[in-house]
Amino acid sequence: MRIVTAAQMKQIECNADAGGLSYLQMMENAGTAAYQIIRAHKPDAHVLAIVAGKGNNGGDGFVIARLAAQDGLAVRVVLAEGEPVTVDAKTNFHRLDGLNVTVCPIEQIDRLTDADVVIDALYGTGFHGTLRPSGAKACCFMNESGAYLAALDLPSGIHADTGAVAEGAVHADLTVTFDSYKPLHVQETSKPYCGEIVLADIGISEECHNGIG
Ligand SMILES: NC(=O)C1=CN([C@@H]2O[C@H](COP(=O)(O)OP(=O)(O)OC[C@H]3O[C@@H](n4cnc5c(N)ncnc54)[C@H](O)[C@@H]3O)[C@@H](O)[C@H]2O)[C@@H](O)CC1
Ligand SMILES: [K+]
Repeated sequence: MRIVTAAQMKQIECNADAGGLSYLQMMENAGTAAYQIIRAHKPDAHVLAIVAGKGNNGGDGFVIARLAAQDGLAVRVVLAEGEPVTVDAKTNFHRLDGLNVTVCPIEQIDRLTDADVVIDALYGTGFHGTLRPSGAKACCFMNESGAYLAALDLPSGIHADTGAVAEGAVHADLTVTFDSYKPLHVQETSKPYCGEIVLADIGISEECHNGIG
């Protein structure tokens, strides 16, 4: 079982990129793998709500939104902190143009209703500190949705390296993590927030991990 810190994961991704697997392709692989795992867990789901932050965790969520829409599911993307800011997340956000996906800012809803599955694409390894009001509201909507709650990489509101759980953090049924486990997946404080943990291969070769983890 390989466990790496957020900084080590960045180095592994950097090695993979240098070896010809682009960051955009890693995001595509992460979203695709997570989508397949979530579908295998909830094959009867028809309505998907994806709560997206503005970083790359949100980008993984946009990949899932596209794949689900192409499969004919009803897909709603909720932007918790406005439009994405990272290059690859922006690319995947714009790939939703013309697809049957409803995109709405969180300010326009007062709760998450009617979804069979809610996907937490708010924060991944980039999160630290406490939840600010917008993040806290998004986590609260997810936790109170009553839907099956699947977190991408880790439940939002948890520090990947220390396992510190911010007040109001997401309490997931399933966590799909990418390439390697992170310390929070095994720490006593944070593990219970992950639900079932599934490790997804995102195409990074073994040699990219040499000397790490
Ligand atoms: N090549 C890559 O970089 C890949 C990244 N992947 C995904 O990208 C994630 C990491 O993405 P990012 O580094 O963009 O960051 P995140 O998407 O985890 O976080 C989003 C933003 O939240 C901000 N933030 C941190 N603490 C906050 C707080 N308390 N309140 C509000 N905002 C806060 C951070 O500055 C960051 O910009 C991974 O967990 C994984 O899901 C995957 O797509 C695989 C490939
Ligand atoms: K997440």
